[in-house]
Amino acid sequence: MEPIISIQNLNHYFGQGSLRKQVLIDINLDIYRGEIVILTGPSGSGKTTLLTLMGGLRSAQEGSLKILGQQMCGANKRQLTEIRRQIGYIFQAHNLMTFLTAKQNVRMSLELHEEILDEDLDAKATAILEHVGLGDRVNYYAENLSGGQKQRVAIARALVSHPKIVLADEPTAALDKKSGRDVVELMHKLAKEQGCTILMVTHDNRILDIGDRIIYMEDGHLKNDSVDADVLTPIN
Ligand SMILES: Nc1ncnc2c1ncn2[C@@H]1O[C@H](COP(=O)(O)OP(=O)(O)OP(=O)(O)O)[C@@H](O)[C@H]1O
Repeated sequence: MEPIISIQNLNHYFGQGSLRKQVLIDINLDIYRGEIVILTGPSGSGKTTLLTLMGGLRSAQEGSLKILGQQMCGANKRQLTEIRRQIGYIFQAHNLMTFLTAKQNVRMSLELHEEILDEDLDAKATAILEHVGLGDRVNYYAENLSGGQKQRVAIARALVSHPKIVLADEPTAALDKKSGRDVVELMHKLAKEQGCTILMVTHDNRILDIGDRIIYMEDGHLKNDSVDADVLTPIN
């Protein structure tokens, strides 16, 4: 099976001149369709940098990073945009438009896909909101939803167009324990139904069991892949 993301000898640097600092060091990683991959490790170890590179949110500098067959080292803006259209994003702060309703927020993401513009986008948005348990909140403004409900809308928005890859950066950070658990279980369920790959950065040890694979990073190195959650060093 072809990996959906394939990384070889990837290095990444921030800053210029004497301030130049290497934050990813010789990363090698293959990720396959349908996997739920959790990136964990201490603060500053490079998790978010790697996640944003794998999501086409920043340009790759050195080595090889292929997303859905497209080489991202040296990719131009058009190629980056094309890759981003095929990825769903879920962030810690849900990033909903608070002055739009739940349905309008989900619909906006569908409107980015020209090939479905003649379909009933309102019906599609409503259906996925029902699927995430928000059938009675479809026409609520996002500002009137709870934290967990907003994150469910964010999940619906990320998954409604059936992306092959979903990136989630600390999706439970702003949620209480129960809402956090509900949210990741929902992501897990939808991802398995749709066969999409989820890449998730988290400090939340309580959700590590959701992952098919746990990748542990330290000081820019990928230290461990698929280790058992129980033997991980404590996460800050
Ligand atoms: N835009 C930037 N400019 C300069 N340095 C950066 C930038 N973004 C991140 N860094 C540095 O790169 C290193 C890795 O950061 P990164 O955010 O990837 O780590 P992380 O493991 O996700 O941390 P956290 O768990 O705290 O979010 C850190 O030393 C950080 O200070």
